[in-house]
Amino acid sequence: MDKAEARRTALAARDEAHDPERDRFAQARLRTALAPLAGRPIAGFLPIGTEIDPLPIMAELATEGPVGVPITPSLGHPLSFRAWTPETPLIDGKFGTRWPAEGDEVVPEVLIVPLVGFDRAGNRLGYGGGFYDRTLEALRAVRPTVAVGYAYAAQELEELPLEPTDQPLDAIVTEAETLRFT
Ligand SMILES: Nc1nc2c(c(=O)[nH]1)N(C=O)[C@@H](CNc1ccc(C(=O)N[C@@H](CCC(=O)O)C(=O)O)cc1)CN2
Ligand SMILES: Nc1ncnc2c1ncn2[C@@H]1O[C@H](COP(=O)(O)OP(=O)(O)OP(=O)(O)O)[C@@H](O)[C@H]1O
Repeated sequence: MDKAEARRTALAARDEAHDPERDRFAQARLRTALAPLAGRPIAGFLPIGTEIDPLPIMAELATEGPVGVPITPSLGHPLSFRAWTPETPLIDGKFGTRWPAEGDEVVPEVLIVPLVGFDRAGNRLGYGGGFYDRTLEALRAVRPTVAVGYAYAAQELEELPLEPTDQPLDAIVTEAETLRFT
């Protein structure tokens, strides 16, 4: 499978899996996985389309430390993250995303990473911008950084087409299980 084909397969599975009850199971797992890291600066994401929803857990974490969400730069650049709480006013951003109209930059030590597909070895397939690869590479060059992939179990693919620039995940949380790689 090439990347485009793997993306189509995983996105179709994600659309099919999208369900608020699955989100609640996954949120409970995400909370448990992140509990030991509470208080550290963390990056979440504001879901688009049929992406799994991390917002209730981000809201809880925001009472314990800074939570940021991605600001998408032009292609070829890493993401930055802007402080978010449930009350933060949002504006429309790029690629159908939204982000805070204003706010301080958050430099995360822990990232809840959206993904299109994953495999059981901790490899991740995104939308193809390479944004999270570039971002994790830059953050990891400075300090240890924990990347937690968050997705529906149905988004697992048996084999992912890999590239040398792909940054591995430290864990993957789904509604069905928590996989740890470090
Ligand atoms: N929620 C969320 N925010 C994110 C990402 C993500 O994957 N999910 N990103 C990860 O890098 C960055 C934005 N990059 C993106 C690049 C391409 C597309 C994209 O191709 N979107 C489709 C429609 C998506 C859908 O409805 O599922 C499109 O524009 O046609 C989206 C985000 C930062 N913010
Ligand atoms: N650190 C990097 N330095 C240079 N090029 C990179 C880097 N990371 C990724 N790229 C380039 O970006 C392209 C897109 O990457 P890839 O297909 O892995 O994106 P993705 O992980 O699916 O997307 P995203 O992270 O935006 O959700 C790759 O073909 C690669 O050439």
